[in-house]
Amino acid sequence: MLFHVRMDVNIPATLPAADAEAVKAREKAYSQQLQDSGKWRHIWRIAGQYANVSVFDVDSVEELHTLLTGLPLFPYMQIQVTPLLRHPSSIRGNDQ
Ligand SMILES: O=C(O)C[C@H]1C=CC(=O)O1
Repeated sequence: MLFHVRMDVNIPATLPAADAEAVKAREKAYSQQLQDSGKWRHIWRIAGQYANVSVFDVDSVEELHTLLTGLPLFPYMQIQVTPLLRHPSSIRGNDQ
């Protein structure tokens, strides 16, 4: 199951810089591990914003929920999820 996920990050200015750097480092490692596994298929920075658009490939909505709520930056994010399915006009065989 494919999901388009938009993540907007807002780390409060009151969080000490060292703590912010530590949570970002944990986030990067978590994200790269999920990308390696194939669960986090794409990630793109939205130009000019501390936000990304991503595509997740998971077995269930429950799995997506578990992965997203496990993000180290989850407490500082707004997340929008959109389910995706193959477009009937797509010429790409691997769009599923
Ligand atoms: O930078 C972001 O967009 C937030 C988050 C998502 C992956 C990651 O490493 O950080």
